[in-house]
Amino acid sequence: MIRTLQLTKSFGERTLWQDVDLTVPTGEMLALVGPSGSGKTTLLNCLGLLEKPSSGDILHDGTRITRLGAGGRRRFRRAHLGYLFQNYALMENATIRENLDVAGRDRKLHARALERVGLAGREKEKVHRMSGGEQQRIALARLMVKRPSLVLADEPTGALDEDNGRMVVDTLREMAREGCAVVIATHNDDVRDSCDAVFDVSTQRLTAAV
Ligand SMILES: Nc1ncnc2c1ncn2[C@@H]1O[C@H](COP(=O)(O)OP(=O)(O)OP(=O)(O)O)[C@@H](O)[C@H]1O
Repeated sequence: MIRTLQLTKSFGERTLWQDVDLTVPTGEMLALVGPSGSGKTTLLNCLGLLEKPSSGDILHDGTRITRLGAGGRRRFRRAHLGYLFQNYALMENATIRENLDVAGRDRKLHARALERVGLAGREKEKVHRMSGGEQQRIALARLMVKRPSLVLADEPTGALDEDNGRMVVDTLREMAREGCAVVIATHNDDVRDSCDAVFDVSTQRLTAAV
């Protein structure tokens, strides 16, 4: 479970969001919506301890992770965090298998994850030869291999067609069910409607999904 307490982020004079209180229990998915530039990615980055909030706290399973030092933050990210970035953050000159090895070396888990994302049996292929959508699916497979307790996804269906977009959302739902909290920044209405709750970062309204 991830929880924010009175979380605020400003850049100079400009406050993106203020005193945000959010709770995402294990097993649930929260969508972050709002116009471009409203601060969705910044909120994800704060939850992932990649950026410091201006004030407030973040609790992960009861631990106040905003108070951690640099080493503690690194350990938290390594042990608990799964990040699905817009740019995939893959090692492009390495094979799919080498990319999955970063998250864990269980070959059965590799096979299961690749099967789930429609890339079964392609472990030995180099990442740079693959299309944008395929690379996004490798990033998803790597996330499944890591089994994080918190997943932060930034426009995870951006480069994908409708079927693959659906597959990403279904996989994130499965991961939530298996024991993680999922937060997704998105402009996509289908992705938003697949979540349990929706937080609009510009109005700071939290609603249950339709
Ligand atoms: N380090 C920084 N210094 C100053 N301003 C920043 C910094 N990082 C982000 N911003 C600004 O904060 C605002 C929010 O950016 P963010 O990327 O969080 O928005 P977003 O809602 O994710 O947008 P999009 O939907 O386009 O991805 C933007 O106006 C951006 O320029």
